Amino acid sequence: MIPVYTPEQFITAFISRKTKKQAFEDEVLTTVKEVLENVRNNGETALKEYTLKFDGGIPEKWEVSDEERKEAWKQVPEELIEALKKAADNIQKFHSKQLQQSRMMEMTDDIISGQLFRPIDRVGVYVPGGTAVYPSSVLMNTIPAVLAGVREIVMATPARGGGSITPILSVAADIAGVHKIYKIGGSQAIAALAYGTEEIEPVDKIVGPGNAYVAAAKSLVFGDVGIEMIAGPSEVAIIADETANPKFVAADLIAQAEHDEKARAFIFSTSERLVEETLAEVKRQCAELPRKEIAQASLMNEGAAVVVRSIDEAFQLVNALAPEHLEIQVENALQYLSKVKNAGSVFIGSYTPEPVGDYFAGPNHILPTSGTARFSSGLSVDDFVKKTTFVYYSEEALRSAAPYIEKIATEEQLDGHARAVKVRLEK
Ligand SMILES: NC(=O)c1ccc[n+]([C@@H]2O[C@H](COP(=O)([O-])OP(=O)(O)OC[C@H]3O[C@@H](n4cnc5c(N)ncnc54)[C@H](O)[C@@H]3O)[C@@H](O)[C@H]2O)c1
Ligand SMILES: N[C@H](CO)Cc1c[nH]c[nH+]1
Ligand SMILES: [Zn+2]
Repeated sequence: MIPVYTPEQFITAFISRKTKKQAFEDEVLTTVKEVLENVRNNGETALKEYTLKFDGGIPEKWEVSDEERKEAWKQVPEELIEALKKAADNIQKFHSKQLQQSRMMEMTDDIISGQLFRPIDRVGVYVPGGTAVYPSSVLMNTIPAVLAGVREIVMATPARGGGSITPILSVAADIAGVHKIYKIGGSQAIAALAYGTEEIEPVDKIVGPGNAYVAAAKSLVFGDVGIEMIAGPSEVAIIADETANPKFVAADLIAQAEHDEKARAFIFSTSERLVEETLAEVKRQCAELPRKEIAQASLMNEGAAVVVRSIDEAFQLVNALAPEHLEIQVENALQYLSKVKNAGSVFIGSYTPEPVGDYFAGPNHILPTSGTARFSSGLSVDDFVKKTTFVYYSEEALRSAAPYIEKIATEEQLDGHARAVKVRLEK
């Protein structure tokens, strides 16, 4: 069910830049532009109009009350709460190592320079509330922001028919440290977060995945607020040799494919036998899956199996592809880490399936997709921090720098720049 490609065919179909970037559909862009403009100009009135239209009801209050947040805990099984707390702990530990202190770059009697690290003041976390309800994404989006020291973290998620939000999302928000939760969804939520309404204060940055309306809205508000990225469909590339277990490889391809029909799962192997056995396993394992239609469609239309001539060739293809997730299931897998140039996150060896990272190990699961790992990274504490440089020069330091500054300023025909130096040194 997964189509087999030669390396050359794979390059043409999946790596060539000409076949790549997906644009938003016209219908989505038209709706989202209207929503953004209307909410920006008319605040609450427009937010209510779209919430009624797209989510089937307006909540009494946008903000989830303390009582509702308390009540949600009673509706979630204890073992699930325990699992989320354990995962949160690991995510917290991993991300706490990413924290950086403000620092001096140079410090003499005459010159001081350095960098200040300051948290973003207010962050909005969008959490999908439609088909995919992922408490793990609440943890992944929020914990780095809390660690960075963001003063206020607000979460937006739709409440169907104006009722309650999904209880597990509220519990995950409490565990992660979300300050306020709003019952709003879709592009109207992104508009309210970016521009504010009479009741909702605007944020400085919006993070979190969502459907096409949410993604289009994030891309359009970028510039007025920050965003972390526009996530495309989830993807995994697996490099496997003849020592890999076809059952494990098949299970990992399926784990990715079940996300949605556009998810992409690829295997690159030096062993034709392994590819054949993996494909047979995929068929068998898919049949047992509740989301088999989604997984089958994804594997058939977006998946690929490639027999490569060497592990080196597999890495060349993968580095050109720059996948969101890379699994290395070869003998002595750890030794191959040095060959990775472009990938969002790497899973090493046969006992590290990608869901270990989705849920538990500690690294973030909000990762660059669609080849963007060539130039960007997964969500981290850095996404919630601004770096401000600073410089101090004494009169002596300015005197010795003046000839150089004046030379460059004159070349740029910016005499005012040169004068700002000169005027201080005239006696
Ligand atoms: N990468 C990740 O980590 C990750 C995690 C979770 C979810 N996701 C992705 O997020 C997406 C979730 O989508 P979803 O739809 O379930 O939830 P969502 O919350 O993103 O979108 C639902 C909202 O979209 C709006 N909407 C729906 N139809 C509309 C229309 N015709 N016009 C205008 N607005 C409309 C509604 O307001 C609704 O509340 C999926 O694509 C999923 O794969 C990704
Ligand atoms: N694999 C997804 C994108 O990295 C994240 C996720 C959430 N839940 C399960 N998986
Ligand atoms: Zn996943």
